[in-house]
Amino acid sequence: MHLLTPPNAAPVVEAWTAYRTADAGQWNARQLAEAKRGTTVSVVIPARNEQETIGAIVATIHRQLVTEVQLVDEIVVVDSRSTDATAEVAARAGARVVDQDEVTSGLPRMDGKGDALWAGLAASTGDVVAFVDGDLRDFSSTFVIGLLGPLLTDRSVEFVKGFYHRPLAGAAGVEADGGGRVTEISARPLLNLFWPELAGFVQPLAGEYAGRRTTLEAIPFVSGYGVEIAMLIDLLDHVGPAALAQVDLGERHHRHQNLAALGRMSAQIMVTAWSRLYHRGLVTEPLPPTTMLTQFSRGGDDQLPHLNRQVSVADIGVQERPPLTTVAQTVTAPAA
Ligand SMILES: O=c1ccn([C@@H]2O[C@H](COP(=O)(O)OP(=O)(O)O)[C@@H](O)[C@H]2O)c(=O)[nH]1
Ligand SMILES: O=C(O)[C@@H](COP(=O)(O)O)O[C@H]1O[C@H](CO)[C@@H](O)[C@H](O)[C@H]1O
Repeated sequence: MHLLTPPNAAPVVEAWTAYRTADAGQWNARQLAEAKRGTTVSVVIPARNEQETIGAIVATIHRQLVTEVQLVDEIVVVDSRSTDATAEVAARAGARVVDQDEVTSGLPRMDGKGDALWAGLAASTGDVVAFVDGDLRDFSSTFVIGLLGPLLTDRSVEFVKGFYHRPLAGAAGVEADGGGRVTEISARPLLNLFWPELAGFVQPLAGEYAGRRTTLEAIPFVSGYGVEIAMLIDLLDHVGPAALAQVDLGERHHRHQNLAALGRMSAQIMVTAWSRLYHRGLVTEPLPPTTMLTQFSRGGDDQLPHLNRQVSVADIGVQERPPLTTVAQTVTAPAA
């Protein structure tokens, strides 16, 4: 009988999950401030039009982890072509704000979250870098403490991914575990099928994670929303599963995009997965037949006959920034 799943996949994943899963409550800020012993820490927040939430996130980290306890050395907010007051609100709350396109000036222009994160890594200075999304509601500094715990207490850990329960707040109320839609419908199946060593990650697309700079600067950053799935796959190849860890951060509330937007996000994640399958020699072409995604929505004027729907076509192709170690000398990291 042809085995669909290698016999040893589950036990390996089970062992990794048991060995490299922790809970944020295992550490507190003062304990980690002691443990860091000269290791510097940056928090990098990618933010595109997050004026409603960025202030509380930055102020909480600044008050509790910069002023009250000296655990975090800098908070860098990457203004990702915002058209609202994100930059002003973030600066007023205590962040150093850098402009995504200023940091990458002189390099090919790229788009999306992955490019903002790469710019944030380039513009920050910490030995350890924690990434936090800028659209979080009810933010707690436990998110940062939990991500830093393994990195500041165990030299064998190179990268930590957060995980949490993800309620989905919508017009009909709150669905306790309805969030993480692209994770459950696209990313998790893709990783289980093609990278079963990563099947133990509870939230592979979580926007909260941290790593050692030397490791983060050694991998490429895929632009757009391909950045998280590519990072896990590339780190698996670069440092191996034993150097990867995950921490339970409790529950996460954030702004939810609509299904059409998540369809485009999912397509970017699939194109990114395809590129990593090509790296492994499992597909013969670096790109799928097309990166154009056609979607349909209710209404619209210029409809095709009998369609009674609006047609939209988006290019869901992604690019990637090379490892910072290969370009660091040309990146303009704005003065602090
Ligand atoms: O081009 C972009 C897209 C997103 N983001 C930020 O990346 C984080 C996660 O993005 P988003 O909320 O769109 O993703 P979701 O959480 O809905 O999957 C947020 O802080 C966004 O402001 C960004 O800096 N630049
Ligand atoms: O996990 C997911 O399915 C998506 C969408 O989450 P929701 O269905 O809006 O809770 O959110 C994540 O995916 C993005 C792509 O990797 C990350 O950039 C986001 O930080 C993360 O929230």
